[in-house]
Amino acid sequence: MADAVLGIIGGSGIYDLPGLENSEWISVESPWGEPSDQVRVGSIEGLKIVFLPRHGRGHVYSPTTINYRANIDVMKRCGVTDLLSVSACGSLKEEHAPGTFVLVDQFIDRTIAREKSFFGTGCVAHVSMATPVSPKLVEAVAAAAEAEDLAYSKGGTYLAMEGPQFSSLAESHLYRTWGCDVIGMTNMPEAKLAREAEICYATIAMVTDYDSWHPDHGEVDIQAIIKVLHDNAENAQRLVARVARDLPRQHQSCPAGSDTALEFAFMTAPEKRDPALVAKLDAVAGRVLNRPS
Ligand SMILES: CSC[C@H]1O[C@H](OP(=O)(O)O)[C@H](O)[C@@H]1O
Ligand SMILES: Nc1ncnc2[nH]cnc12
Repeated sequence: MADAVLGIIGGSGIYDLPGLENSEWISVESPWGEPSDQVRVGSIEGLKIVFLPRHGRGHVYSPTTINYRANIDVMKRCGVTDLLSVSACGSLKEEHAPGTFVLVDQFIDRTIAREKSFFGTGCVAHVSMATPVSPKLVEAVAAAAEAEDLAYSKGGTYLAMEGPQFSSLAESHLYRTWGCDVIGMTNMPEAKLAREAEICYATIAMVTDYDSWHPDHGEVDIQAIIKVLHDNAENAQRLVARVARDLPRQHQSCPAGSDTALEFAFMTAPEKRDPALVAKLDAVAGRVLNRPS
């Protein structure tokens, strides 16, 4: 097994990761275009860490304009084996109060205006998303939350909406009837692309508000969200640092098949593959596409 490398994609309110040893911001080029920012590369007790602010420093990119493919490609180029998303979200259930970390295990993708796959004409591939998060990574986060005495909830469904506007009351009620736990705007297609890139993925969904459905809470208010984010940023950073300290230094093979997702995924016959697309896939799919036959 290879050395583990922990990637962290910081969401709203998380634009840097203090506490890394020997760290520096570096630029990593991607054939998929501009990533959200440079990455901060460093280590925690010998574990390599690669941090990327999802919206860029200064919150430049909206959920729709983030180049998710470039971000995941850059993580892969940096050797990331395990990727943690730290994301602000609204709560769709009474029990997920603001300040709680929900370790989701399912997603419903309602986004409509994003590039969702590395593959396409000239190199078609299909991966399973039945189990979209890596169970071992979720366990590692849950253990870290226990150790740090942080309020968390294990399991749950994240509804990914396009945004940037928040949901209408009718939408918020609808997603509750679907059994969703939290709502956000960014974890899809990120989780799909991580799976295509054979990277283990898990989400720490930081609840910031009750979306619009709760009779005792008003409409979603960005100022209130920013305050909750601000109050919880230190907890999120403590949680991530604990995961890093305790994560096994050898990457553990994924029971959900994240690290072998492409093994039998390709449909396009080798002689029909588009060489330009195959070249762009060097990092994401080189393990399978460029294997000597
Ligand atoms: C600041 S509220 C809306 C914004 O926050 C979440 O982003 P992220 O997942 O990157 O923390 C949500 O999805 C919206 O993009
Ligand atoms: N209520 C909400 N809906 C969508 N994204 C969010 N991010 C934080 N709160 C949210």
